[in-house]
Amino acid sequence: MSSTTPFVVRWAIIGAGWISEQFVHDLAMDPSTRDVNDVAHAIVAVGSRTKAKAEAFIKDYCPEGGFAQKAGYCDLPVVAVEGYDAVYARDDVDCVYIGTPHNDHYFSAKAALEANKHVLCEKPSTINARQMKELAALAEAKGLFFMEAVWTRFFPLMYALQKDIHETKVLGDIHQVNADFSIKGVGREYLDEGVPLSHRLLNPDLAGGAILDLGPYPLTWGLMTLFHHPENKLAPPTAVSSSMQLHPETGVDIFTTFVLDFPKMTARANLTCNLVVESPADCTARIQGTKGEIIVPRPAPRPEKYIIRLDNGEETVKEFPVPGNGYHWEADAVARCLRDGLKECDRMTVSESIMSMELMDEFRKQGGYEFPASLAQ
Ligand SMILES: NC(=O)C1=CN([C@@H]2O[C@H](COP(=O)(O)OP(=O)(O)OC[C@H]3O[C@@H](n4cnc5c(N)ncnc54)[C@H](OP(=O)(O)O)[C@@H]3O)[C@@H](O)[C@H]2O)C=CC1
Ligand SMILES: O=C1OC[C@@H](O)[C@H](O)[C@H]1O
Repeated sequence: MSSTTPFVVRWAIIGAGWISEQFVHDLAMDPSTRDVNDVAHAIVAVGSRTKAKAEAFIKDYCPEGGFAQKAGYCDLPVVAVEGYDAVYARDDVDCVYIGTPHNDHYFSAKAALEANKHVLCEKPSTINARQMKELAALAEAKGLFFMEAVWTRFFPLMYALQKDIHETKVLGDIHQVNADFSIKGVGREYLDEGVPLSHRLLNPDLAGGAILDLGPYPLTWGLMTLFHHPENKLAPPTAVSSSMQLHPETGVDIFTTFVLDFPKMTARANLTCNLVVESPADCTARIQGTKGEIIVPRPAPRPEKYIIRLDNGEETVKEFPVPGNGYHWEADAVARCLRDGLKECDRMTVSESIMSMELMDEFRKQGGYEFPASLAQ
């Protein structure tokens, strides 16, 4: 093929659920629709606990595999596989995408790494820091790539916003970041309608709750703006404090607010998530500096614009339309890392996933959210 042939990643998908459906949609998109030509994605296997479910998933969402197969860059078909272990055992898989509930991430990621597969694992990477540290050590020992799939970090919007506040310094010195990602998951009317407490959001056996499910997004806004600020020099937040309200029946957190201090900049992140009421539509994140503020409208995971409002009255709206679902940018980043032989991605490092899990462990400790004894850890 010509020198413009893209580098192809052969993906396997673990868990035929909602997020896997969203992810494969984007792997099947033509990368040139987002101005990408150097990498392309193949989907070679979908693993489910039930073979019929994997077959139906492929038929409905990725019958031709990924773009690489459609374009002739990969001649493998996409196959339905019963059981996750049978996927890890395949020789034709480069990287495994794990789209299972939180409680399973550690076990699936560990099995995939032990079978010498690179891993992109949905957020949160694990349910506690100890598990994440184990995965980090295993990936390192095996020389394999591991990344937590915090997709928002890879949006062009996030790069542009960081440039504005970290390099151009449009806001002057930054002192405060507020971010909220909340969804109406367990409001009164939902409970009255009998939304099952067994759902992964509410189920303690699946490590449900707001902090593990939604918390990664306000945390992302806090970390990408303050932790990654050049003046912070990647110093972990100090004086971490949090408050939780727990679900009366299942004990998972339904409201969590946490505060991270970054004293090198005299800056603070006030971050929140809940499963009861929606975040405000017009502002999911607000970054305040000495010259003005940036407002990011909802939703926190998939932002499409931000507004720079300066104290001198100037206002600028920056728009970043998202082609497809928006998961392709993280997939492209993984592909480039694999192409370049990197074991982690500098946009979402393994050590930052460990730090995130340490923070979440602390929030759960402060808020009294204890995992049930039945939850394997
Ligand atoms: N990045 C993002 O934007 C989003 C990320 N997520 C993350 O993705 C993960 C999955 O969420 P989502 O897709 O909404 O969940 P779903 O319940 O829709 O899918 C999860 C899949 O995991 C498999 N699974 C394995 N063990 C279990 C179990 N004990 N109970 C239920 N399912 C199990 C099932 O696949 P099978 O039966 O085929 O084996 C199931 O379909 C979570 O970690 C969540 O945090 C979720 C939504 C958005
Ligand atoms: O990552 C997520 O983003 C969207 C939410 O609705 C979902 O529960 C969560 O897992």
